[in-house]
Amino acid sequence: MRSELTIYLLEDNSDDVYLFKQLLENDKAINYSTLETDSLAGLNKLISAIVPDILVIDLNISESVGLETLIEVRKFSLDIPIIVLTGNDDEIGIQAIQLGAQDYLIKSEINASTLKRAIQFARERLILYSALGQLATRDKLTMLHNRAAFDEKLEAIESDFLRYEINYSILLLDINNFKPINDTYGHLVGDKILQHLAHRLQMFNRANDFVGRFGGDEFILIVPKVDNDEKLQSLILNKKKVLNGQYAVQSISGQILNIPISVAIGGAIRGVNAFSPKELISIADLNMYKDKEINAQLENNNKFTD
Ligand SMILES: Nc1nc2c(ncn2[C@@H]2O[C@H](COP(=O)(O)OP(=O)(O)OP(=O)(O)O)[C@@H](O)[C@H]2O)c(=O)[nH]1
Repeated sequence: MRSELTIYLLEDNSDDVYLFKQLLENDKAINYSTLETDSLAGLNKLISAIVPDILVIDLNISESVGLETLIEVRKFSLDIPIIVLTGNDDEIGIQAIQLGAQDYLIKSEINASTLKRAIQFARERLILYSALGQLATRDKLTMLHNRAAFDEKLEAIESDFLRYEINYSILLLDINNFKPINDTYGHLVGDKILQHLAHRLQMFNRANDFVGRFGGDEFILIVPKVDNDEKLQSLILNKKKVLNGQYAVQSISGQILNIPISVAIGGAIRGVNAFSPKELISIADLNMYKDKEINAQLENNNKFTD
């Protein structure tokens, strides 16, 4: 027997509604039942009657444009997974996830398989996040592994190193100038930045890497098999590429803020430049602070050249 899945679609373009429904027709495993509406009030009314399994919303409808649409929808649909449809822009999609959507799809790239996969992924993601919140080894704010989980993982990977000589590295990351963000926008905005950064770390992470929150605005990664400095430096550069940039956050008054974030990262390799787990952490920490100094210096120079 096919399972049932109810989708509410917020879309004011009738051609797109038609296409959307076509893509979900005649699935062997799931019977998708889609109800469409072209307004926020209409969507609110549908949800008040029956809560759907998933919401798919076009960010640009006649009464509301861009991320504002998502923010309005989130006001009356907190526990429902949301997929947003965007024009041609990954950046808006990523910002939508930061503002609480579970996934996004670029309209021109939608086909039956990407759509069905996004629906499944968005549902699983919401369930997983609720479940993770219950675990003692998770940091409650970011859902990353916490310090206790880090200690356990380090012990395990160290014992592999001693037995099989498999090198591993750790990276320590710290947000540059995080305190002024808390001071300027408030702690809640600071919390959201920490959550978004954690999310980016998770998204661009290899399956075997360990990602944890070390405390405050510090994060830690354990990366197996990175065994020379060249690999380590290239890893650090890649992490900076995905972590540095604008973070979209909703302020307490509901305004969307775009806050520039950069991180300092320090790494160390067990067996190459660190000869115990303790030394590994302290060298990574030292390198992180060196990186912070370089960042501060660069910022200073930029101020003078601006
Ligand atoms: N919002 C929020 N803030 C936190 C949390 N944990 C720690 N902080 C704040 O994070 C800030 C960390 O600041 P520091 O690491 O001292 O300094 P910084 O401003 O990042 O400056 P540099 O590290 O030198 O770049 C402090 O203001 C803490 O209050 C948290 O869970 N939520």
